Amino acid sequence: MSLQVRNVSKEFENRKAIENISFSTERGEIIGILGTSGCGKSTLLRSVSGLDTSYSGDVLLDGQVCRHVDERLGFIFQQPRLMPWLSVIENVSFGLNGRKDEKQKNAARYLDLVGLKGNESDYPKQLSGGMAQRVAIARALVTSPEYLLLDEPFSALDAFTKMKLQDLLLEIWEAYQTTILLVTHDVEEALYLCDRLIILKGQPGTIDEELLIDEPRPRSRGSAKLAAYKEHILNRLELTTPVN
Ligand SMILES: Nc1ncnc2c1ncn2[C@@H]1O[C@H](COP(=O)(O)OP(=O)(O)OP(=O)(O)O)[C@@H](O)[C@H]1O
Repeated sequence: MSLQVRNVSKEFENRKAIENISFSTERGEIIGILGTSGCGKSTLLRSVSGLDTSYSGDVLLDGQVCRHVDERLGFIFQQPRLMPWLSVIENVSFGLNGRKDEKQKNAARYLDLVGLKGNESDYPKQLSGGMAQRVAIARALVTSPEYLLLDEPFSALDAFTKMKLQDLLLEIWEAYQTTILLVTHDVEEALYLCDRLIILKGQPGTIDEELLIDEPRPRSRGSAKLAAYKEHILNRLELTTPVN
């Protein structure tokens, strides 16, 4: 699915949060929205996703203006947002239609994919943060979305879990050729995962640069080329220490 964002601006109580944002994404790409805190990354993602419709400008999906939450989109947020009264498998199958046994079979397939086979009947309170986020990933994938929108999906996790789930995301992307739009403030994460970065800056946030990450996959986290990109981005954002 292709996505086009045309001159999107949004204000809260007469204060602009983002201004004149335009970019497009092609099918199968992983695009990162990167920027420092408060530059409007989440605001932009909420507008693109249709979760928020009170913005000016247009969002087009496959060439059609879209101002609602399209069923071809899947979401993963910073917090897993699981329903505590439902088991893991019920959380994943919750939004599906059809017969219960078929829904559960489908959900079980995705739980297996994210490494949670055997945890189907657990409840959210029994899970670690990383496991809960895996459930959220399975829940996002179970509807076979063409386009995944991710808002800092790994930022609440420890470094090891984060790296494992980043690799899981790449495996999923390879297997399903899903298009992915990832909001992050983590420069290294953006460089490891994305084909292209939209760098936001300022308040209101505007696009400072679009950067193609010309590094073949599989990427090495310690590659000299990614380090050079990181240096460039930090200078661009006028930061000498990593963004946080
Ligand atoms: N519901 C709201 N009401 C009023 N102002 C808001 C609201 N949501 C966001 N803002 C403002 O819009 C601007 C952009 O916020 P946003 O959360 O999109 O930034 P962000 O880049 O995602 O930040 P972070 O990385 O810290 O999550 C900020 O100045 C913020 O205070």
